[in-house]
Amino acid sequence: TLYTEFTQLPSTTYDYIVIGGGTAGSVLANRLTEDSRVDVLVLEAGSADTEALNLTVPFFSSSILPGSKFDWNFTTVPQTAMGNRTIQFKQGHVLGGSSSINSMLYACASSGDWNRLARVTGDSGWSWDNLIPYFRKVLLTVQQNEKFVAPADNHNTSGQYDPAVHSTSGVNGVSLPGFSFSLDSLVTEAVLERSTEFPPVLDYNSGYPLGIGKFNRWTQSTIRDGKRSSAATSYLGETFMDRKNLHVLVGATVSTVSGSQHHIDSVTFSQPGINDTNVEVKSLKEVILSAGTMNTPKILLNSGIGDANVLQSMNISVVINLPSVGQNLTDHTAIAGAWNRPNVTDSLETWTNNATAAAEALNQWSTNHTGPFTDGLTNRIGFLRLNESSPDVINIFDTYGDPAPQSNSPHLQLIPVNSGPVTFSAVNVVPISRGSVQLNSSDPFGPPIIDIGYYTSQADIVIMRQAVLTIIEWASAPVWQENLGGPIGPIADIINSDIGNGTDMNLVDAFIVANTFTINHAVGTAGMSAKGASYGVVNPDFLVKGLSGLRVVDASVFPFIPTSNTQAPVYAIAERAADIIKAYKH
Ligand SMILES: Cc1cc2nc3c(=O)[nH]c(=O)nc-3n(C[C@H](O)[C@H](O)[C@H](O)COP(=O)(O)OP(=O)(O)OC[C@H]3O[C@@H](n4cnc5c(N)ncnc54)[C@H](O)[C@@H]3O)c2cc1C
Repeated sequence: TLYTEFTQLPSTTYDYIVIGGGTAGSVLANRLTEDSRVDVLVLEAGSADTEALNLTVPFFSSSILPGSKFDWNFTTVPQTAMGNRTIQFKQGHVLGGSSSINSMLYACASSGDWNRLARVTGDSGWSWDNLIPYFRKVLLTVQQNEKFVAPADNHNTSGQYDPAVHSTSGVNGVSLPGFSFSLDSLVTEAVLERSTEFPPVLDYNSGYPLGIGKFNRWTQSTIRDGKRSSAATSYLGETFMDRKNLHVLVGATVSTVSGSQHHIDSVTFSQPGINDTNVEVKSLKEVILSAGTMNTPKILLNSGIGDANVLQSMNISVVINLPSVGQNLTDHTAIAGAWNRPNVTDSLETWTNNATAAAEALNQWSTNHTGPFTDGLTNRIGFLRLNESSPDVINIFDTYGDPAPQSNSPHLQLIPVNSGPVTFSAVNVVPISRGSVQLNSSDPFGPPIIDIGYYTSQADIVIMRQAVLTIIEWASAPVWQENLGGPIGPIADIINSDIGNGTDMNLVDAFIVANTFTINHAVGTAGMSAKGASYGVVNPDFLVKGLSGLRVVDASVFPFIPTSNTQAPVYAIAERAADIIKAYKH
């Protein structure tokens, strides 16, 4: 049942209280209420406006600009290693959380990512082999995330993905693209022309993602019947919302959790704009914090769970000293170059700059959910290794070891985007830099202080140099020479410079610092570590160290950032968390 005002709630006590109805929180709400004897209250700060066109039409995913009510609208502190630039970081502020506003790419990382998680947490349950079932059907007893469905255009997808690594019986719709743009076949040609550097791979969700697709409509996205499939429209879809034991209150912003003697059982929230009174609700079993990488540590710190010295200096009573809360903030960094494409008639600007064309496409989408508006950001992504013979890269490997978790894990993600008129982005998916989320001492309940820490490690500049070189190498394929005009903007200066003999790396570094952007994948601020470890915030079963009754389940628990887009990994950890919580003897 959905509620908009706390006075409508049937009770002040629930078995479980989930803070944040986002990607992870929605999974937990759904799975825990499968048992009709258990009741769950979800407190979500945003609205339930998940039918808004901006959230439903895949094409509009990139138009949710900062300033939207669906975004928390975070801005980082000036980044000292980036000439004091600030970064606007998005997080969903609506039911479904970031899964309601993200770019929908569905990628479950490499087997190496999960094996590393198992290694650092000492819990073999996190290994790839043990986690596969949470993505897809291998064991009938385990719940899965993915429901692989036909694309919007119903094209024949045989041979374009590996059915053996997908599930058709999960909850969350995933499909191949339902519309092909003329860029797609050029990308295919580039892959074939440059297959040594950019080798084709059948399916990047096999655990072995290295390579790039050679089929025109290839990326796998959380799109079902031409519409976004978010955690809200899937896990909190109508049939689940109708459950008598599921209570979802929107517009409810949680400030703190509390309890006594190291047991947490109370949650305090208010409804800004509706009722500013502080309301307290109680859990009989557990409070589950799923407020995302930026807000989860904020709630923990406000509740006295964090670095005791810092909390005391802010006059917050210490519940437990956990210095890792808010530390280890880790995000992928991206860089891009744009090229002209003479006479292109179907880049995204065809619709974003032409109201008539946009109205027609929207009309087609509204009529039968087909056409150009059924696709998200891109129809192709690639996962690549760094060039291990480059002296720069050898140096990084010598200093840090391989920054990727395993030799089958990527260092870079390549994303050709049909916009700009053509943009080639490359992402560092193995960042070494770390930042932090802290309370703002002058207003602890206001936005946290986010220092995203980009390039605090020089190694990330070096990795990004490789990202820039990869973009340039990719753009040198004959098909691009034949079909693209010149590079546009700052990347043109680099291409026209002397990077070939390594003398102009200062120019590349300046380009990186001035143009790095985020793709909003931050993790790590309530990191998972082995039971008994002297660092970390949660144990491998998501329980906050030293406390009972409180778990954290969201992107904040990843101690290392996955080497892929992060939503599928978040879905998988939430699915496993639900199993762990159900099996726990209270
Ligand atoms: C713009 C954007 C594009 C992205 N693109 C992709 C992509 O293409 N593919 C991909 O795999 N990943 C992508 N990601 C990342 C991915 O979506 C996230 O990593 C993932 O959804 C995070 O899940 P979560 O459960 O940790 O947090 P969220 O899904 O953000 O959920 C947190 C929820 O808690 C609520 N909340 C926060 N504070 C409070 C409070 N005090 N009280 C009550 N409720 C609160 C929030 O409103 C939100 O609903 C993108 C993210 C963004 C923002």
